[in-house]
Amino acid sequence: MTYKNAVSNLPYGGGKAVVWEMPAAVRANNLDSGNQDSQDSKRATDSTADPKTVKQVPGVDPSGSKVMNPNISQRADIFRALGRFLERLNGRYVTGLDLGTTAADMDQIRMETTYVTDTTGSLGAQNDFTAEMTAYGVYTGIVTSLRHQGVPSLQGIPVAVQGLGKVGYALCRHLHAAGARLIVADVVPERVQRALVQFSGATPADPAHVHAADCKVFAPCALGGVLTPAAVEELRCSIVAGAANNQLSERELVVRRMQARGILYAPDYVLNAGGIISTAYELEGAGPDQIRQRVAGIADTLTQVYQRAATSSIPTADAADQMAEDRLAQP
Ligand SMILES: NC(=O)c1ccc[n+]([C@@H]2O[C@H](COP(=O)([O-])OP(=O)(O)OC[C@H]3O[C@@H](n4cnc5c(N)ncnc54)[C@H](O)[C@@H]3O)[C@@H](O)[C@H]2O)c1
Repeated sequence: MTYKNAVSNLPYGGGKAVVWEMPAAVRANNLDSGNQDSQDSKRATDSTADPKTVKQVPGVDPSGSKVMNPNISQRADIFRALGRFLERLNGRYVTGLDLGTTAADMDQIRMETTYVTDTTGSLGAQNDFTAEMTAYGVYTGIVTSLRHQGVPSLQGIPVAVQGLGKVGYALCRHLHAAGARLIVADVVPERVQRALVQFSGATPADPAHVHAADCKVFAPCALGGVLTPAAVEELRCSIVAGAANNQLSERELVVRRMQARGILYAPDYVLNAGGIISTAYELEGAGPDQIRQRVAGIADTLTQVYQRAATSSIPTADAADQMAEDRLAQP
């Protein structure tokens, strides 16, 4: 996050919040000790809060009183404890929606602190706006990368998209509208089916081998770590540009091998910064149009990365790191 914010010229450092939940027995014991602070910090050091077992907060019924899920108080407690912790940081850290969380969870945090985004009603929580901005940034980066290789348009260009979740699906919409020929893969068959129906001419691929599809652009939009040394040998694309965080499994080996094979790598944190750019500008009171304009600036950042890589004969991943580090070194 630090490098992503720095390279995107955002006035923030970086961080992620991770929530642990203590086992019930330890929790009961701890509650007996009385002190709220010690309960919260103990909560933060024991066990895990697995989003699959600590159920999503479904909200309350319209009367505002009846809890609809027996786990609601447990989950609400966890996010309120996180809110109390953030309040103690006094604005040094602002949290927001991420993997495994919902706007309802952010609402619980908001009951304890103002240092939270993506609460119900905010721009970031509406219609997957943040993910939409991430997808738009990735799309802009794919266009920039193609131009860098002398390809002026997406018309008829085969693009393989791995992962058809919030970002991957929205990316497909942009690519399809621009005339790209989509190759789509997801571990959830219904998501593939929906894409095949929605995007004429799209073809399905095996999610385990989509990186090896015969395409111009491979867009990883599922999990991190997909670019392993073995996977890089199987790539048939000339551009890797996707939304997934931390795509490189073994950074040095993988970036050098891609460079040697003439594959242009759009560094993940440059390309997928649309979400954080959107959040940062929403915090400053910007509206959707202004935010979209800012996200479009990813094209310029990526162009600078490619120029620097070419001038210094270094991998694009190194060029991006250097740009971020230059920015971090500024007062
Ligand atoms: N949402 C954002 O704004 C945002 C911002 C920056 C980065 N990212 C990154 O982009 C990626 C996608 O985010 P998202 O919000 O769309 O998540 P998501 O959970 O909505 O979608 C992920 C999709 O990937 C699929 N998937 C999982 N494993 C797969 C596999 N092995 N092969 C193919 N498909 C697989 C899932 O079934 C799901 O459809 C993640 O790596 C995330 O960290 C997201």
